[in-house]
Amino acid sequence: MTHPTPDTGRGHAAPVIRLQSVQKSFALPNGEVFDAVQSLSLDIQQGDVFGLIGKSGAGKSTLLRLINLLERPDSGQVFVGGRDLTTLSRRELRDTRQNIGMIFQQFNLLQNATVFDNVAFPLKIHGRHSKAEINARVRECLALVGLAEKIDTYPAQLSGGQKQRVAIARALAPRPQVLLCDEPTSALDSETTRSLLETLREINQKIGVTIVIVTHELSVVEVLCRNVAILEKGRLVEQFAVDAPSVERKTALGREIDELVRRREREAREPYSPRPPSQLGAQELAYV
Ligand SMILES: Nc1ncnc2c1ncn2[C@@H]1O[C@H](COP(=O)(O)OP(=O)(O)OP(=O)(O)O)[C@@H](O)[C@H]1O
Repeated sequence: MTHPTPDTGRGHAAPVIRLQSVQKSFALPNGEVFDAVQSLSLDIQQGDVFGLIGKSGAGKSTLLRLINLLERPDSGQVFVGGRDLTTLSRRELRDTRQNIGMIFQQFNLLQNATVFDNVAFPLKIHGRHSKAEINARVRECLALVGLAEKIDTYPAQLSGGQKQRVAIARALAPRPQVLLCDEPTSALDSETTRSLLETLREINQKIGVTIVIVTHELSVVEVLCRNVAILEKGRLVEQFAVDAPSVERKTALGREIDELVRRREREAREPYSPRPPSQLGAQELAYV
């Protein structure tokens, strides 16, 4: 059962994710306290593809992990699907996490289990589904990520991109409203990254799952995200719609994203025209 998210006047539609003044600090080995996320509030709407970017150590992964309470905030509230996760019992939280899938940079698959068993895992541990239901759902999810034919293979037999697709299928199996992605393409080459981003975009369009993605690659934001938030030292310093370049960006990262968007728009407008041979360099001329 879901509960209405309290309206704090920040948006019209009830967001699927609402972070309210969340704070997270870590005790360092030298006895100091490090504020990884500082009094941060953020709404993410149902169906959005939302990027979290910032320099290394800015708090992106910590913020993502606050959304499913892999990190518990020291203060503040975390609403997902209208429920305040910080008030739930351990058992309620386990059930609610079915609504929040997650994928990681290193895929985190069960190495000794087949692709079928990896994807079936979250359905089996909750014990609410019949064998036939699990069978059908696993096949459905593998088809969604284009891996139907790999159902009986083991992770070791798959490429990095295929492993990440299995991880996506596993995350989607319980039909979550939200998919959290922590640097999902960092271990992949650029060609595989492109194809995986295309799959994530299709999944978002087909089933409407809200995607929140942490990345250090601005091109990932430009290609995939509708909205982006920029973090600095645990604070949200800027948030905007990716397809609306503006002269008013506060951060260098914001301006770089705008530049990528403008370049893409220019390239889409201008038909491809090869440079005449007189403008080619010596190396290029060798191939003419
Ligand atoms: N469990 C922990 N204990 C102590 N410090 C931590 C812990 N988790 C994160 N930190 C520290 O909090 C800060 C923010 O970490 P986080 O991983 O959220 O940053 P990030 O923006 O995702 O960085 P990166 O891009 O390098 O992954 C870092 O300085 C990190 O060392």
